[in-house]
Amino acid sequence: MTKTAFLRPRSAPAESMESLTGLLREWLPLQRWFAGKDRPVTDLGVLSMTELFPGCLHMLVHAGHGGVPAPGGTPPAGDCYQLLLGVRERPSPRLGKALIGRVPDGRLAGLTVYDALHDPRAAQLLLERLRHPGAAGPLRFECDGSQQVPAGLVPRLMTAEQSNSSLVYGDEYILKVFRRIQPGVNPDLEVPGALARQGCHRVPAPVAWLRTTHPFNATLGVLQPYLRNASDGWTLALDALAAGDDFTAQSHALGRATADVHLALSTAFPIGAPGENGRTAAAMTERLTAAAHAVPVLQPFVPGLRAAFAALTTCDAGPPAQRVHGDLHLGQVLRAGREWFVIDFEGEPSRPLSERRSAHSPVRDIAGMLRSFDYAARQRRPWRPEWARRCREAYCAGYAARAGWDPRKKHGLLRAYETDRAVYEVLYEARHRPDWLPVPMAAIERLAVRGD
Ligand SMILES: Nc1ncnc2c1ncn2[C@@H]1O[C@H](COP(=O)(O)OP(=O)(O)O)[C@@H](O)[C@H]1O
Ligand SMILES: O=P(O)(O)O[C@H]1O[C@H](CO)[C@@H](O[C@H]2O[C@H](CO)[C@@H](O)[C@H](O)[C@H]2O)[C@H](O)[C@H]1O
Repeated sequence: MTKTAFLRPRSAPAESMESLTGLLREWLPLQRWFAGKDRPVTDLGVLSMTELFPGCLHMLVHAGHGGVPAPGGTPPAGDCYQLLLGVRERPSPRLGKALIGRVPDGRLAGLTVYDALHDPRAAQLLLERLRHPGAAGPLRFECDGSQQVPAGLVPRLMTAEQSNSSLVYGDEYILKVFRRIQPGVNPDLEVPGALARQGCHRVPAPVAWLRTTHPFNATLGVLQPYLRNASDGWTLALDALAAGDDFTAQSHALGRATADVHLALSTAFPIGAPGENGRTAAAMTERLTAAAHAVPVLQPFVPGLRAAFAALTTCDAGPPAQRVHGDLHLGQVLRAGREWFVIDFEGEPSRPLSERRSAHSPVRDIAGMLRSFDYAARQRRPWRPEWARRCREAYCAGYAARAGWDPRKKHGLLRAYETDRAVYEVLYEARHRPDWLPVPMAAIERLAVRGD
């Protein structure tokens, strides 16, 4: 692909897009889900543009952070984002906070563009498209056919701080619109679909989805049943802390639920490869080096943290590698009735899709959840390390009761995976929520110095 082909949508002349891309270049970095906040957007190219319905454009844009496309069309450093843009002469004042700006010239001159996911009419039309499988340009609307989604469900955009954007329809379905798009099947479609086929009841199954065939094959959104009256684990844990309540029964049940999901994953995606601690240690060390470069406060702790990874090479291999959740924390589990459900199988958003879809030790998810108890316990002063310790114990005991092996007996593995996770969290917080940086940094200090 040539440079111009890469930067230009199929149907619009490049010059007519310049004023629109100028607006988007300002707007994108202000969005919670924008991943490149630590680097300026040097260029913004339109990869595809499809009129979804009158007044609503579907776009994939490339936000570049310097550099030029390599020969053969490899995009310059940057990311691809999915946008749904409303285009109107005078948008309703209720769309105020969704406004992106008025296009000064070019093909859309004088029109105002806004984030169409905030527009109930656009959200309704989007669901209509998903209800009727078909195509629009490179976009494909597909469904699993097992249930008929009713017409006319009232949409609302979720306001939670998210890596993506989600629309809830009539408290019956939730549509997750992925924002940062990478080539390939998104595990948040692939995994829940495969688990549903295994009869695993812990994960809401995809009902319909949106994908694209241009400029590459990728998943763009997934519709699944909405668990009404559910509370996420993070909210429940903070409520328990605030009330001075114990959270061990819930943590135990959560450990069992995690093991259920791991068992179903190992059946749905048979891999059973032995753990390769040497390669894992090398990958963790590489990530640490990159993170310490990006977030210099990590640097004094690098030797201690490297030791945690080096120790992996002398540990027993641990449980076989398998598909895992990849970003398991208290915000990814929902309690509805007396059951825990697990959502958001995308993995850590900043990692390449190929890595997120490959096999890992299940200890990685366990470590993610253990880190989350620590995060929760640090939300209140004084810090409640005992509360977190009891949750850890209960969670591991619950896991062991179902999985048949006890994470607490894999001390070296657990320490390495917790360290790797804390390093990821430092990077995540530095990029997205600098005020939260002390939370993973406290763990870094502990893991680098004491190793427990
Ligand atoms: N099936 C569901 N039922 C009820 N609420 C859900 C469901 N899926 C997601 N949510 C809610 O939406 C929030 C964001 O979902 P998530 O998949 O974690 O998105 P993101 O990857 O953008 O963070 C969750 O924290 C949860 O509150
Ligand atoms: O957006 P996602 O849910 O996919 O995950 C990302 O954001 C999470 C924060 O919203 C982040 O989780 C970290 O903060 C949580 C508290 O807000 C805590 O429970 C987690 O343990 C901690 O990792 C997650 O790392 C990130 O991938």
